Amino acid sequence: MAGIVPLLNHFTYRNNELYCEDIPVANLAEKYGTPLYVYSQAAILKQLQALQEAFSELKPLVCYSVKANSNLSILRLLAEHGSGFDVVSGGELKRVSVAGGQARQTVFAGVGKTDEEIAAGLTAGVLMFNVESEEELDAIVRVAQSKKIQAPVALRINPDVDPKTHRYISTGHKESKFGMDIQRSLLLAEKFKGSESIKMIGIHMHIGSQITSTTPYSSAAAKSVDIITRLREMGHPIDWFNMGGGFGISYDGKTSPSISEFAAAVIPSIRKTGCRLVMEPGRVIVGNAGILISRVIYTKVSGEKRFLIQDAAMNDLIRPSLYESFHGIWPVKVPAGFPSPPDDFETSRINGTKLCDVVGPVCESGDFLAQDRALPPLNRGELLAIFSAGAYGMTMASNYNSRPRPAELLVNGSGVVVARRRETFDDLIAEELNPLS
Ligand SMILES: Cc1ncc(COP(=O)(O)O)c(C=O)c1O
Ligand SMILES: N[C@@H](CCCC[NH3+])C(=O)O
Repeated sequence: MAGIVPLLNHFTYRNNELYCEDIPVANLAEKYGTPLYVYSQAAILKQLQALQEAFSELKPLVCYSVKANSNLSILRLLAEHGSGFDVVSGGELKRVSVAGGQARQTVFAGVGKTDEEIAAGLTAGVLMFNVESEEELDAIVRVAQSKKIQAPVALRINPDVDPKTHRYISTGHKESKFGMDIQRSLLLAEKFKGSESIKMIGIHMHIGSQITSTTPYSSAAAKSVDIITRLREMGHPIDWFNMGGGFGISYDGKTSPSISEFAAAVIPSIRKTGCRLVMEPGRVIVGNAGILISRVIYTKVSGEKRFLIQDAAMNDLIRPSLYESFHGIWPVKVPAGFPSPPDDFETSRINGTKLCDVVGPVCESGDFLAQDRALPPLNRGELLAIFSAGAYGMTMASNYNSRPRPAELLVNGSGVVVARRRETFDDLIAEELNPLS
């Protein structure tokens, strides 16, 4: 079915040395230290544009999912290029506002919105709240009444399709903490049909993340047609179909549907409804637009195992520890006699590589970025690139083991913006006042 998503899009090896756009990554590591997140502006914009074009028939509003990477420089870049936003907290709403994003192009999702967050969304004037339970809708009505503002809402409906992704990131089935099943959603819509405090303008279906098949999307979109008809029959002015996010990307060169294939899966059904489309993509915009750079601290052999102990850890990139997810890894400067990495990172095919666990300094056996990975022999001080780290990397980073979080750079051609400075030890203790009182 699909074409290969270029894994090294805007990250290229030239003379066996890694570049981000036109900048040698090793120079960035020297200047800004490691571990270090590096993002390519061109790669981010290319994906946004591909989404806007592939779905253009449905006048799409791309609401970038802030949780994937919430750096203000990235949000600003996306806002400047016509993106809206999907937020799940008051904190994300604040980020969008500071970055110059438009509230009227922002959707507010999340299973546990507090009254304060609902009030903030209403005051800001968000496009709609994605409502995930009956009690939440009651709360929205209460807050809307107290503020005398009519709240625009979309019910988050679980179409009960199997997205065939990791169980931790699968959401669209009937028994999910997220959203409501079809039956309950229709009952709720019936109950609120005369309400003046809300205006039900859409439906929302987010079925999971890192989805690598178009079938769950076509099934969900097909189910939405009948639901939208029934809601309109009740008198709800449904104008929007929000298909959520979830488009999978290639972490290992294996094919994943292209953006136009995802579009082809939903367009025929949504065309029938006459709705405008909202989507909430995160990973597909930033995932392959970012890498994490680390430096080898020690190499060691223990029993039969080789370890490469480097300075990026689970607190910097938790995906391998949390989901056992795969990230391509290769030296920033490839040692003599070795090639640049193959697209599929099947590095065990390369002569002279040795299997090793790439681990960090954190005191957990689960602190690894890769296990039994074939890499060239490396020495203390050498740099590694961990690929496809632009989504759910820095946003899931923590200070575990009192480790300051990495700096983030945004590269544009041969220009660099420090999108976030490296944290300091003082930052780590800044919130803890009066330790002796
Ligand atoms: C409601 C909602 N929208 C959008 C997203 C973004 O998903 P992805 O990064 O897979 O596109 C998520 C995360 O799964 C989500 O929960
Ligand atoms: N954090 C996850 C995805 C969760 C999506 C958020 N709903 C990941 O890294 O793949």
